[in-house]
Amino acid sequence: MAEAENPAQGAQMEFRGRMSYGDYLHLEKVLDAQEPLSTAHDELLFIIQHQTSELWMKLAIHEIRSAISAIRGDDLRPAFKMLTRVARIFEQLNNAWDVLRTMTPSEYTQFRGALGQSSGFQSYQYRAIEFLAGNRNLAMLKPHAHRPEILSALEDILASPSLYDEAIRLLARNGFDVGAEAERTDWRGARPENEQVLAAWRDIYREPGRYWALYELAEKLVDFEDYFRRWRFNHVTTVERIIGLKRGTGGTSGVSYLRKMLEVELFPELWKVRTEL
Ligand code: HEM
Ligand SMILES: N[C@@H](CC(=O)c1ccccc1NC=O)C(=O)O
Repeated sequence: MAEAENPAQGAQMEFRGRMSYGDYLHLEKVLDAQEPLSTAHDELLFIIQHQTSELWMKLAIHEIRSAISAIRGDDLRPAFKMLTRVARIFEQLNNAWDVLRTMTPSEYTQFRGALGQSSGFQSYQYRAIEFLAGNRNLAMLKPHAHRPEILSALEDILASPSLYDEAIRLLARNGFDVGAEAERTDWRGARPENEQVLAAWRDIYREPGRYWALYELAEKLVDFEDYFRRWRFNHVTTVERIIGLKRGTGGTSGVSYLRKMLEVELFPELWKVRTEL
C-alpha cells in the first residue's frame, strides 16, 4: 500500500520483546486502579477526578521541591521556570472542576454513603503542597497518624525551610534585614508575620529595576498563590453546588470550613505589600 493510502506505514507494529507505550507508562497499574464501590454511574467520574488531581499534585510537589533547592542555591532562573509550571498545573486543576461540576446532588448522593469517613481532607499530597509552600498547620498531621510512612514524609518536609522560608533567606543573603527570620532554625510550625520582611518586599517593589530577580521571584510566588486560591474557590463552590451545607464526610462543618480556608495566606507579606505601594 502506498503511504498516501496507509498513513501508519512504517509504524512499529511488533512489540514482542520490545517496550511499548503501555509498558513504559505502566498503564495496567494506572488503569486498574479505579474500583467503584457502588453501581452509580458517576462514581467513575469522581474517582478519576481525584486520581488525576493526585497525579498533577505529584508533579507539583516534584517541581516545588526542585524550586526550593534552586532558590537555596541562588539559582533563580530554573526556579522561575519551575514555579511557572506549578502555576500551570494549578490552572489545569482549576479547569478540571468543570468536569466534576457536571455531577448533580442527585447523582452524588447515590454513592456518597459508600465514601464512609474518607475525604480530601486526608489528601497527604495536598498537605505536602501546603507544607512545602509554607502553610504549616501541624493539626493537619493528625489524620495520618495511622500511616507512619506518610507521617514521616510530611515531617521531613516540616524539618526544612519552605518555599517562602527560602525566599526570605534569599532576601537576607541579598542584604535585607529580615529580623527574627535570620535566626530561625525551627521550620516545623507556622511562621509569624514579620514587619522587616514586609519592608524588604516594599523596597523591592519600589525599585524593581534594582532588584529585578527578587521582584520576579515575588511575582512568581504571588502567581502561584493566585492559582492556588482559585483552586480553593472552585472547590468550595463545587462543594456547595453538590452537597449544600451538609457536614463533610471528613467530619468538618463542610462549606463553612472550606470558606474559612479561603482566608489562609501562603505568602502573607507579599499580599500586604500591595497596600503600601
Ligand atoms: C463532589 C465533590 C467534592 C465534595 C462534595 C467535596 C467536599 C469536601 C468537604 C466537605 C471537605 C471538608 C472536609 C470534610 O469534612 O470532608 C473537603 C476537603 C477537601 N477536599 Fe473535597 N470535595 C469534593 C471534591 C474534591 C476534589 C476533586 C478534590 C481534589 C483532590 C478534593 C480535595 C479536597 C481537599 C484537599 C480537602 C482539604 C481542604 C483543606 O483542608 O483545606 N475535593 N472536600
Ligand atoms: N468530603 C466529601 C467527600 C469527598 O469529597 C471525598 C471522599 C473521598 C475521597 C475524596 C473526596 N473528595 C474531596 O473531599 C463529602 O463530604 O461529600
